[in-house]
Amino acid sequence: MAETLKIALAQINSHAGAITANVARIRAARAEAARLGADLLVTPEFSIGGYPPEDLVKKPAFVAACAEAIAALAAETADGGPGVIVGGPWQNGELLHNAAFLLDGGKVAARRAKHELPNYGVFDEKRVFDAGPAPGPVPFRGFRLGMMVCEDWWFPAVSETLSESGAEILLSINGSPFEVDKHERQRVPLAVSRVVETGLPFVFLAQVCGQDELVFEGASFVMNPDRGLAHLLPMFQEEIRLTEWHREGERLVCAQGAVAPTPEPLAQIYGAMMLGLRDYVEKNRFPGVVLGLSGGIDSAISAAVAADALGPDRVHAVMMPSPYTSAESLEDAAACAELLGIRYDSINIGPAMEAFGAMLAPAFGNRPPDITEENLQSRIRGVTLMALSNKFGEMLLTTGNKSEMSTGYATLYGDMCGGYSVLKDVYKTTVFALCRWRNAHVPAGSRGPQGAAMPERVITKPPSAELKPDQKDQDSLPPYEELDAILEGLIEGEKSVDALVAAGFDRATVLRVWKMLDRAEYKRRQAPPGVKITPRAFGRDRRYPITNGFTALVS
Ligand SMILES: Nc1ncnc2c1ncn2[C@@H]1O[C@H](COP(=O)(O)OP(=O)(O)OC[C@H]2O[C@@H]([n+]3cccc(C(=O)O)c3)[C@H](O)[C@@H]2O)[C@@H](O)[C@H]1O
Ligand SMILES: Nc1ncnc2c1ncn2[C@@H]1O[C@H](COP(=O)(O)OP(=O)(O)OP(=O)(O)O)[C@@H](O)[C@H]1O
Ligand SMILES: NC(=O)CC[C@H](N)C(=O)O
Repeated sequence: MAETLKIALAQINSHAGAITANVARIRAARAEAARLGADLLVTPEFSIGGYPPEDLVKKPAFVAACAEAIAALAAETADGGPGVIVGGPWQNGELLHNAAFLLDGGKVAARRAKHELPNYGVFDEKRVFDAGPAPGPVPFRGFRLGMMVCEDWWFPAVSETLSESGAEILLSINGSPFEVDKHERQRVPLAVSRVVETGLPFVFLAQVCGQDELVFEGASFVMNPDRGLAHLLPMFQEEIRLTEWHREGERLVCAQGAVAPTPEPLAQIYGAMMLGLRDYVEKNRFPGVVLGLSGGIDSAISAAVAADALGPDRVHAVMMPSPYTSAESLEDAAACAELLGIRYDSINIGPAMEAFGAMLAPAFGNRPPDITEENLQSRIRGVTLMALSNKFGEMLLTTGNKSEMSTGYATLYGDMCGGYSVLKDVYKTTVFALCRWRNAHVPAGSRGPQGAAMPERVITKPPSAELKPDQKDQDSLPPYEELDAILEGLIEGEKSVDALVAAGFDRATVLRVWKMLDRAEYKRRQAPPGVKITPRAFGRDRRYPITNGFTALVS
């Protein structure tokens, strides 16, 4: 009976649809695993096709290309080097599974289909995959491996079946999207449950990448049968980690390895925004990003994330003053660009405002100026930024935060123009905290400035859209502390008006916020994608009808 086993954990970046690049990454990881003396390399869920593949798996050509890639990698294991666990589609007659494949000795030695298909929140796996039976263990070089695919370990059934049928280790390959504190809040307590229920050690192997709205932060770990954490890999970084296992009596135990520190919540959010933006820009082959830099806090932190994620030379900031732009805003935008070391241009929108005024005057007749003229300024900026994006190929980074996306406090086809957002799931109160955090810390993996990112005044002055004289956000919205707490209750908590009033909020304010939230659904459907940070992001995580008769008054 074999006594020791070396398993290399490949916490790697995958790219949905890019099978050739994914296979190359797995091949390089296997070479590294061989160098480390590993018997087995484990790669994340759907590592061949990139997770989540969504409707790509409805394309027979994609499924066939994944199968070919798996067969080619399997053939390479004839070299006697490490076996490999990969994830990909398994066309099993009429059924299509999301599966784990063990490749060893030149062939596919075993396959196990995902049993629990997640179909809530951002997941729609029942739409594209068929569930497999609860799996039994897989023999590998004298050991019995309990291969599981992500959701399989979120419920007791699969690990119970595996332990009852003789598995010695629960080996889970994952595509588990980031939410703040998910590691501490959800994954560790769940792992403790599985380990206590089965008495088996547990391996959580995660991918680390951005894929459209989702970020996968890594933080792979190994938990021993005594519930001790033997390994914890860092967040937001690729790593190939060797884990060394030996038998202690009947049990397999992992030797103690490195446990990476868990970043504080603000550092996690910032890291997720960086990884989400970097992978979106790079995998979609943009040379960089362009954004409007107003001297305000949202565009300042968006520019900082972009400079940290991409490097300052790939970020282009444009100040677009109007007659309402204050001297403070001009100074703050310039100072911000200077601190970040990014390209900074100024384009005056005054002439376009005059031209639109003159063009529309005959149609508008004697109607007094109102929000129409305010929105025109925002739209002129949007058109200007899109022109720069078209001319130079830079993607427009849009800057709206979750408080604005919730209340519709943004102009459609104006400041909502853009390809991607880093603040879409970040409430304004968190934006303030992130700015203070960024000015005091340099994020891990930053390609940006090694000091502060914005002048202090950007954080301390009252937010204003500067679309008319002396305008302040708080003239039209409740104070952000109150607004965000109500929004969190309505969105993340799905609370009723009565529950929020019982929690101490003013009824009229709650009703007003509910109304704004409902009314802005049409805007959110047209908004660019952005990084998921909270347990309930806008987009597929929260699907409300636009035409919706369930109003605050009938709650
Ligand atoms: N259900 C629905 N389905 C489809 N379309 C719908 C609709 N309801 C209204 N609409 C249309 O939407 C239009 C109104 O939307 P829109 O044109 O965007 O304009 P609107 O929402 O009326 O105004 C923009 C708001 O954003 C604020 N803002 C603007 C710019 C920057 C900032 C900031 O500081 O971040 C804030 C501004 O102060 C104002 O409160 C209407 O013309 C209407 O036709
Ligand atoms: N004068 C300006 N120059 C350049 N861009 C601008 C200007 N005003 C607004 N924008 C762009 O439009 C976005 C929305 O801006 P606005 O100032 O209206 O509200 P905001 O949500 O408080 O944003 P910020 O805090 O960045 O000012 C800004 O983040 C910025 O990208
Ligand atoms: N890919 C999956 O099966 C992920 C589902 C799981 N509950 C998670 O969020 O981590």
